[in-house]
Amino acid sequence: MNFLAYLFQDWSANRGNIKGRLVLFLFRSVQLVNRNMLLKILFCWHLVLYRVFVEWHLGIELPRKLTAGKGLIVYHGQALVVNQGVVIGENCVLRNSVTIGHKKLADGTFSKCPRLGNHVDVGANVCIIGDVTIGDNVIIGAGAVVIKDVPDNSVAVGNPARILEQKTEAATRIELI
Ligand SMILES: CC(C)(COP(=O)(O)OP(=O)(O)OC[C@H]1O[C@@H](n2cnc3c(N)ncnc32)[C@H](O)[C@@H]1OP(=O)(O)O)[C@@H](O)C(=O)NCCC(=O)NCCS
Ligand SMILES: CC(=O)OC[C@H](N)C(=O)O
Repeated sequence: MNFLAYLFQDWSANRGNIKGRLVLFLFRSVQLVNRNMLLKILFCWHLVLYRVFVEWHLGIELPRKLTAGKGLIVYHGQALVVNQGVVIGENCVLRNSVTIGHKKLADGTFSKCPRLGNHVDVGANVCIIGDVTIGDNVIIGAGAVVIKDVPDNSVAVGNPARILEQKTEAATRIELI
């Protein structure tokens, strides 16, 4: 992927969503800077500006070390917190007041972080916590607290999240559009 394609890999997915486009352009730019020590030194001011503007001012914590596939959509861009150890697949949606991260274990260490597959649509006010795997083509309903794995092609809702239904891959993808 060339330089420009890397920076704009989420652009078309966020059509009509100017805030999402801006945030994701900035996120990809700090990911790019993070790849190389020389870039980090030259663009340390940019990393600081990203922290101050996107994380502190907008309240969107998408760390530069986060692994996130192309076509990421951020709707509404408020109170979004994602741990840098999280892995997000391609064409996923994150909404307002979503938290994705690890949990503290009884021995004081931290669990692994969640892994989201491709085409995962995360509703508003969702928490996904701990060493969990979310499959491909999944919808997580608004307000869900996900602490266990969610299989491919399914809809999960509630606290703790339960599998509402499993669908065909095609049916889940149509709902995501
Ligand atoms: C999960 C979701 C996709 C399901 O939509 P749906 O397929 O139309 O589901 P229905 O409304 O037919 O409800 C089916 C069942 O799931 C339950 N349910 C639906 N959404 C739920 C939710 N978010 N939390 C808990 N239960 C939920 C319903 O109570 C119903 O239960 P029942 O069968 O026991 O009566 C949708 O409700 C949702 O939460 N989408 C998130 C969208 C979002 O975050 N929007 C905010 C924009 S900022
Ligand atoms: C709050 C709301 O309805 O937002 C709509 C938006 N398209 C979304 O799915 O997030």
